[in-house]
Amino acid sequence: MHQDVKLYARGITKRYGRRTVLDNVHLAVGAGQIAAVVGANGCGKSTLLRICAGFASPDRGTVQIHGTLGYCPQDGGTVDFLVPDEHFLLVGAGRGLSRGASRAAGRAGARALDWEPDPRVQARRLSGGTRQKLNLVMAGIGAPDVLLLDEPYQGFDRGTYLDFWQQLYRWRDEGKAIVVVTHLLTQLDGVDTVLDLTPAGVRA
Ligand SMILES: Nc1ncnc2c1ncn2[C@@H]1O[C@H](COP(=O)(O)OP(=O)(O)OP(=O)(O)O)[C@@H](O)[C@H]1O
Repeated sequence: MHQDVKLYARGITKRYGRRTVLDNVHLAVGAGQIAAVVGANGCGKSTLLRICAGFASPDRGTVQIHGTLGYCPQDGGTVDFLVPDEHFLLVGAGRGLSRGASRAAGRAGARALDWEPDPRVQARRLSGGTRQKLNLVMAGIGAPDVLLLDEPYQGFDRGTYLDFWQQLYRWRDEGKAIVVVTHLLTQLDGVDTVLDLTPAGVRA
């Protein structure tokens, strides 16, 4: 793997029962690049990200990650009875950060999305969009080299959605390799690679 390629997924094939969801998929993302994964509902976008993140195994193919990894799932990911700072501390501890550094990283990430977390409010009391902000902030704690973002903007209002793309461009400028699942094709001009997983027979 070339040093600058941070994520290299090669020949990924995944079947559920008799259904082939991913058929020999390749994706290489270098430092300072954004790859968008697009395609119809159910074509395997989340499955590919879960395989890249190590949460699911491919039937065939390999994934190489060069560096550390941050993952923002499509849903879930937060803990109902913990407040935002406690989420930051948990993720930061996993990355070897001190409590202070974890909290500071989380709060800075929240500010980038124009969000001032109320320190007393547990995740279960947050709105869906705010929980997704929390997920996204957690993915970025500890400055991972590779970011896998599975439709992280669901529930974001327009301002936050724009902040989200600005955050992506900042991460790209810092040299991170980013994979973002998206249905919103208007943003595709701003990305470096587009991987369309829609099966060939289904494409218009
Ligand atoms: N654990 C599983 N067991 C069986 N089938 C699964 C499993 N996970 C996903 N699938 C199926 O695999 C297919 C791809 O699912 P996936 O969630 O990856 O699609 P997606 O492209 O992310 O969809 P969406 O755009 O709706 O988020 C779907 O038909 C789904 O039902």
